[in-house]
This record gives sequence, C-alpha cells and structure tokens, in this order.
Amino acid sequence: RWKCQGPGPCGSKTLPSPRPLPLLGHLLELRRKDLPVRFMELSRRYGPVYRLRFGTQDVVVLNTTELIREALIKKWSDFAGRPQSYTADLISFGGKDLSLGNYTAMWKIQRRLAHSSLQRSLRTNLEALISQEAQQLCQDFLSYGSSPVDVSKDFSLHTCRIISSMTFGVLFDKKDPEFQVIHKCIGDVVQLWSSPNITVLDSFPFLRKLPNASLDALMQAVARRDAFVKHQLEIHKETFQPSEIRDISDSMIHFLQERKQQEQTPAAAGGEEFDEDYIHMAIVDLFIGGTETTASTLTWSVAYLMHHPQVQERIYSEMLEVLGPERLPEYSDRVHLPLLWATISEMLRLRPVAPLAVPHATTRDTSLSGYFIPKGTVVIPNLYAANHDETKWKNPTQFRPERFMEAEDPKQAHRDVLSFGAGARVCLGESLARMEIFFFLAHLLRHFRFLPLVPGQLPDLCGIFGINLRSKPFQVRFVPWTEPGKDEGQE
Ligand code: HEM
Repeated sequence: RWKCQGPGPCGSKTLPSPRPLPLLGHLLELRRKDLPVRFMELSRRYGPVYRLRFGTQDVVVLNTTELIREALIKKWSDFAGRPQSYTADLISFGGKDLSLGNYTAMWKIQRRLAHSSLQRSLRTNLEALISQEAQQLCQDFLSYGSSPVDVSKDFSLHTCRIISSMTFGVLFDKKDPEFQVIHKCIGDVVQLWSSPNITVLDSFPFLRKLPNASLDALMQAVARRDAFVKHQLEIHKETFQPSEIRDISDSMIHFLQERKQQEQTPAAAGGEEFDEDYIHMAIVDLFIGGTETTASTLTWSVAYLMHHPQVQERIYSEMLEVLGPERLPEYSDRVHLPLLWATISEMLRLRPVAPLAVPHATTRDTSLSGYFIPKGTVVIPNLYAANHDETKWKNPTQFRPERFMEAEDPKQAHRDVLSFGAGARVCLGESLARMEIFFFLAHLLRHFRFLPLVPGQLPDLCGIFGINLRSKPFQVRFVPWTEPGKDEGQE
C-alpha cells in the first residue's frame, strides 16, 4: 500500500514508521497527553515525516514548516480532505460541517460562502465593535478592584459576544440566560466530542449500541446549540431585506434565496442540494472558532507576560510614545507598535491553540518529499513542531518577541508562524483573531500591569494538551499603572 503501484505521483521511498503493536498498531500513543510533543520526539528518530497506524487507520504526521507547506499549499487539493467519522456525522447533520466536512462540491460552496460573509462583516464597523468590547473588559477588570481574576472565562465571554454580534447582529448581555446557554454548550460540544468515551465510538462500532452517558450529554448539548441557531435563523428569515444585509446570517440567507431562485437543481450541483443545514453548520463553526481559540491565545498572553514584566513595561512605553497619554489604539497603529505585534506572533508561535490543526485526508494518491501517500490517508500537520523547529527558530522554547523584530525579513518571520494552518483549509478567522488579540492586549496593557496574586506565584506555562492547547487555570491581578507594585513580577 505504501509503494506506488502504477502511473501516478510515484515516490520510490517507503515512509518510515515506528514498530507497531499487533492489532493495536500505534493506538497507545493516543493516550499520551502531550501528543504534539511526542510526535516531535518521534520525528527526531524517524525523520520529519513518518507513518503511524491507529487501529485500521493509516496516519501520516508532518513535523516541519517545509513539509506542511508542500502538502497544504503546493499540493493543496491532494491534502484538502477531512477524515470522515461516525461521531462527526452525528453532530453535523450527517457531515454538513465546515471544519470537519470532506472536500466536496457542497463543502466548497459552504466555505466560499462563510469566507465572503465573514469578510463582508470584517469590512463593516468591526474595529469599533472589538475596541468597545476591549474597553468594556478593562472596565470590568477595574470594577473587580484588586481581587484576583480568572481571565479565560472573561475573554471567552467577550469573544463570543463579538462573534454573536457579527453573526446575528445581537450584542448579548453577558448575563443574558440565552447567551450563557449558547456560550456554555459551544464549549461543551467541543470538549465532549473529543473525550475518549466518544472518540472510541469511531474505532469500535459495536460500542455504539451500549449506553453511553457522555454521548447522551453530547447530544443534549448539540440539541441546545441547534435550537439556539435555528431560533436566530428563523428571526432573520422573518426580518430579512435583500437591500439591507446586516450581518453574517443575512449574507447567508441571501445567498440561499438567490440560489433557490436560480433553480439550481440537485443534479446540477452533483446530486446534492445546498440546504439550510450547511448554513447552520457554518454558523456553528464560526461560533466555535470565534470563541475559545482567540480567548485561549489571550489567556496564554497574560500568563507569559506575567513571567515577563519587562516586556509589559516596554509595550506600555511603546504605546505611550506612539499614542500619547489619551488616544485609544486603532488597528492601523499595529505597524508602529512592533513589540506588541511581535508579542502576538510569539504567543501564536509558542502556544498554537490547535497544535495538530484539524486532521486532513488525502483526496487522491499523491506524494510528499518523494514518499508515496495513498488516497484516504489521514494527515496530521504538527503545527506545534513546525513552530518549534530549531532550524528555523533559535532557542524555540524561549519567549522572545524580539526575534521577529531582529529577523532579516520580519514580515516573512511573522508569516512563518503556522498556527492558523495553510492552504485550502487555512483558518477562516485569522484576520478576526489577530484583530481581537491586538485590541484586547493593547487596551489591557495600556491600563494595567498583570501581576500575580502573591509575588513570584506565576502561572504554569506547560499547558493542557487536548483538541486545543489550553493554559492551566491561574489568577492574575490587573493593577493600574498609576498604582504601586512595580517589582512584584519576575523576569
Ligand atoms: C488564535 C485564534 C485561532 C487559531 C490559532 C486558529 C487556528 C485554526 C487552525 C489550526 C485550523 C485548522 C487548519 C487546518 O485544518 O489546516 C482552523 C480552522 C478553522 N478556523 Fe480557526 N483559529 C483561530 C481563530 C478562529 C476564529 C476567530 C474563527 C471564526 C470566526 C475561526 C474559524 C475557523 C474555521 C471555520 C475553521 C475550519 C476551516 C476549514 O476546515 O476549512 N478560527 N483554525
């Protein structure tokens, strides 16, 4: 299977692979909590690309920027698929998902639609919305006084409010019960879906008939999520005016209505109809992407900056110099705030929230670095390994934002951070995420120093590896720069 059998993209070499266990293959590797780091270790022994076998599934792991670019950019259509699974189908109307859906004609329409709707929303007054949210968050932190704060919840409530406003035109109150339900169940679906009690159902079909409390909880969270999205879409359909596209839902409804009017027959679209479920799932994915990922990067940034109070001070001085004491930051200021911008890239590099991206699948027989890779192989781009590649990044585990400013080609150095993936499946929300991280950090650092509760008691930077790379909970005091307490941190 791993040698090219005939005409096609022949590679003469066979992919290296660690010795597998009988029946299980390399399945036990999946029990490791720090999978991206483990994959990186394996690459030191077996080379930057190797093959593993999980049960009946062949998996190829890519561990360098060059290999990931060759696969996802140079040969993008060969690697644009997603592995299909029983549980992904369960939570997405039978696979009509944007991030988990396979590379089909319907998916391409869905992705183009989500992309253009999001871009349209980015072109409106998004900057004002995000800046307001960041100011609101500063007000909240001020109101907590010197009490400690667990920032991750606050960040995710605010990022969720932003994506709700962009999608449905509603800026929910953080305490609104309806908002709290959607905020919670979006997180619950992701956590439950990636839990071992659920993932096991993909590999062992006979277990699907047995009672499974995790599966029941997952389906309840999915039902709550779907009820919320359906309700919002119904409201939009009733009030929709083609002359006034207000938000992402409107853009999507407009597209669907136009498509129906043009009488696109299912036959013309390859036998399938582009129905409302695709819109529903695209919105769900924007909510998932738009909530925890950015919030997680922000939380990591606070944790790292607590370890590096001198970087906080330098960013604060940089902002004072560029903005003066009064003016609020604007997004165009980022080019004049190189240390802040470099700190954001350094954070994305060191702690990519989706360290193994989302698994890809080959859509046809192909090759990579001279190795033959058959159609249907699952491909894991190890973004964490690429961002820690010693040949590209000096002392890669160190937090050193200056590396971007000192680079021969700083723009290229920023681009070399692969945390948003690349190619046909590159993250749809990169521009939004960067803008959010910029505004939240700029506003927070302009107002406050980030200090530990007790001097020297700093957050653990190791993190929790799972479907995403989260920091362990920690508490921080946001102390206005005007108050004393300068030397409480630790460099
Ligand atoms: C720091 C923040 C973020 C990071 C690090 C991040 C990272 C990623 C990564 C690594 C992927 C998978 C790429 C691949 O499969 O090769 C992805 C996919 C995706 N992201 Fe993000 N993301 C972030 C924020 C967002 C935001 C704010 C949104 C939405 C508003 C979003 C929406 C999506 C969607 C819809 C996909 C699926 C794309 C597809 O399969 O075609 N993400 N993201």
